[in-house]
Amino acid sequence: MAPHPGKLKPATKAVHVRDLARRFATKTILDGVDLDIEEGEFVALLGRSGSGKSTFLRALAGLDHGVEGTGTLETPESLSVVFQDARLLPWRTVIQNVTLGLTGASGQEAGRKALAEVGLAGRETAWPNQLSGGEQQRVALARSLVREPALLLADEPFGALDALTRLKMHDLLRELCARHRPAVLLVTHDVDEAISLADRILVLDEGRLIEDLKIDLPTPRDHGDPRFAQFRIQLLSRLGVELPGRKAA
Ligand SMILES: Nc1ncnc2c1ncn2[C@@H]1O[C@H](COP(=O)(O)OP(=O)(O)OP(=O)(O)O)[C@@H](O)[C@H]1O
Repeated sequence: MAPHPGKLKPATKAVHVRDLARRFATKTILDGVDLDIEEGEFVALLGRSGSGKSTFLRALAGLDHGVEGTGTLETPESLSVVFQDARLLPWRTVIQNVTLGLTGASGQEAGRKALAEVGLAGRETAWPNQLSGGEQQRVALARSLVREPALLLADEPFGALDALTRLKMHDLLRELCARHRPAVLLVTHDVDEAISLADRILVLDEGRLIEDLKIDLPTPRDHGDPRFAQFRIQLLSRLGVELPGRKAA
């Protein structure tokens, strides 16, 4: 395969991907992926371990230089990435982490506002190691959104958090996205998390998209709604999970 173009072009849609392929050595990880994400659309990406989710996200983020691949990939210039670990700079305060690269009083003000939005007003001068894991992830979200990205890429952002903190973070992410309206690609293992948050859910299997499901449920989502349960069954089946009394697709 020829090396893929490293430069990302501005896009009219938030994401425009055609026939994307990625290989590590002789192994094909992504194989003919086509995807469009509209501005402001919240898309979740599910898939079994090793199916290529993080490889896809890194390709969208432009973080896979040197990896062999082909295809068309267009994203906006303004994109932010959130990982499972908050990746804060330990020798910078919370506000410095959020405003890194922003200048002047307006940058400071935007940073303070973003911290207030994630519920961390008053913690500006704390050091990252003085925060809990959930609080650190809030800082990471504030750092991402203070730049008002057109596209937010999130790779298992709540994967290291306990169940209750995770649910609180879902509420927070939903609120923040409703306010800032970035397009979102959320990589997750958690089917319920995907159904709770996304407008649309994709399933990746051995580097190919095998499901593209619209989630037409009112927000916030009622986990007791029979349609929620129906989406869960459909997605688990696509993930190859055998449910009692049902055969996997
Ligand atoms: N830098 C690399 N060099 C070689 N192989 C890699 C590299 N990065 C990923 N892989 C392989 O590519 C495949 C897909 O990895 P990827 O991390 O994209 O999967 P994933 O769906 O995100 O998995 P998980 O849910 O476990 O995080 C795996 O088989 C992995 O071992």
